[in-house]
Amino acid sequence: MTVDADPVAELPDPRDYGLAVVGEEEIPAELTSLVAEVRSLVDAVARTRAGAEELSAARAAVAAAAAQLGDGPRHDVGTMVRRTWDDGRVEYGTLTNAVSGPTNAAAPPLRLETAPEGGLRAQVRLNGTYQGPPGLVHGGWLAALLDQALGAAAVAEGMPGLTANLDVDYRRPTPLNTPLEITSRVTGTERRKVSVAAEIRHDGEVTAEGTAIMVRLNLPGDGGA
Ligand SMILES: CCCCC/C=C\C/C=C\C/C=C\C/C=C/CCCC(=O)SCCNC(=O)CCNC(=O)[C@H](O)C(C)(C)COP(=O)(O)OP(=O)(O)OC[C@H]1O[C@@H](n2cnc3c(N)ncnc32)[C@H](O)[C@@H]1OP(=O)(O)O
Repeated sequence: MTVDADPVAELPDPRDYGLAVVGEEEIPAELTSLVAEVRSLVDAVARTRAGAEELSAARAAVAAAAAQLGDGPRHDVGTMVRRTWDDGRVEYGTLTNAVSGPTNAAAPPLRLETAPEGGLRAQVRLNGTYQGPPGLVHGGWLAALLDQALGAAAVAEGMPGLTANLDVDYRRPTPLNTPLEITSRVTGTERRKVSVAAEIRHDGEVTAEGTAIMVRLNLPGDGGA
């Protein structure tokens, strides 16, 4: 179904709407490795069997690190990160996005790329901090990963919007600590509604799939109304 398709040629610049923007390339390598270290720390804390002395020492070390950054300069909450694809297209997402924010250690290490067959693709490995049933990924996180991939597929086609409706089917248990493939694409548009579909696969088999209706942002002058 494609009615009134007209994707916007270029995404709106968030700065025109009062939001700060940082380029992905401006994120210091030291911050990227700090984020990776904090992710490992969260997993280690979640499963540690260390004794009281080691735990107290670790707490003090973490408190010292928090104090080091605590009073320093911070980006505003709504800050967006700009990514420029190889073909010159520009994309924006929130810097601390809960599912794929590049500086958010609470987010899985998800980086969606354009797929040769169209749409987006990513590979991600989820550690024990994303656990639901024993050894398996929590269904809420699977829904969040699908939602992000679905929203990003619409953004990649120049149609940023909000999720109005999300349907998820869990087909097979999704294991932790193993590569998962996520794919997503736009399947149709109708006025401001963008239909999108996404899958999560393990070993080539679909374990979860989702469809959504993203309603395009109704921004003055972007043709989205
Ligand atoms: C600020 C400028 C920034 C520019 C930045 C540039 C690019 C990047 C920007 C953003 C990035 C975006 C996404 C990135 C990826 C993220 C993935 C995560 C996504 C989320 O985490 S997002 C959070 C959760 N999400 C919400 O927080 C939405 C809350 N909600 C609402 O804000 C409203 O509810 C809204 C806006 C959805 C609609 O409201 P509205 O007033 O604008 O529009 P309206 O009601 O007229 O609906 C228009 C047409 O959608 C149909 N429709 C509406 N609702 C429907 C439903 N539930 N099911 C089926 N169809 C539905 C109607 O039936 C009508 O259809 P029709 O054309 O056929 O009449």
